Amino acid sequence: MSRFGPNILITGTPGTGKSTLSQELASNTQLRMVNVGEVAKENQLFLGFDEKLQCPILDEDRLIDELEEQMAEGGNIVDYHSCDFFPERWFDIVFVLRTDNSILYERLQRRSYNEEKIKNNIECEIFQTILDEARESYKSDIVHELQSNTPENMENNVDEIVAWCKQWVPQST
Ligand SMILES: Nc1ncnc2c1ncn2[C@@H]1O[C@H](COP(=O)(O)OP(=O)(O)O)[C@@H](O)[C@H]1O
Repeated sequence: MSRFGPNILITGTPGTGKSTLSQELASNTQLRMVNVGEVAKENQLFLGFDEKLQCPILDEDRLIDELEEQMAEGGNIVDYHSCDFFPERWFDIVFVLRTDNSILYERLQRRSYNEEKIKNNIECEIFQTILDEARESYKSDIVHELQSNTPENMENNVDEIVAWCKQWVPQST
């Protein structure tokens, strides 16, 4: 079966700009946006609530079942703050967004996260947890780190990814 477009994973710490970038990409390409958090909410794909991280616990197996068919068709932009549980075969390319601590701190404060949740997310960014996770989960040549501090960064990231999509050639799976 041939995919009609590439599958792109946009990952990174909350607040680094994943959903903004995904929306921009979706409006500049033929690709569909898959916001994993929203898919999980719509289908109630949760196992409970993580008190420490102050967020719902995703039922990863059911989420994968839910998206499998759509991913096999291709042409998806998946946005999520973690990446190690997706099947490796799903993605043609993986982007990890990175944001400087002070900028990220302000963005998370604007979301009214409590101090504990902000601290956990800032630590996640300092220790480049998601970048390491992506490098461990996917072939190194498809994992790309992108700075996401300024609107100019955002614009460049959109331009680069749109250009990459244009040269993408359908592959048999
Ligand atoms: N590169 C950037 N430059 C300036 N502001 C940004 C950038 N990326 C994201 N933002 C802003 O930061 C906030 C969080 O972005 P969002 O896309 O919701 O992050 P995520 O989906 O990773 O949680 C939004 O208010 C967004 O407008």
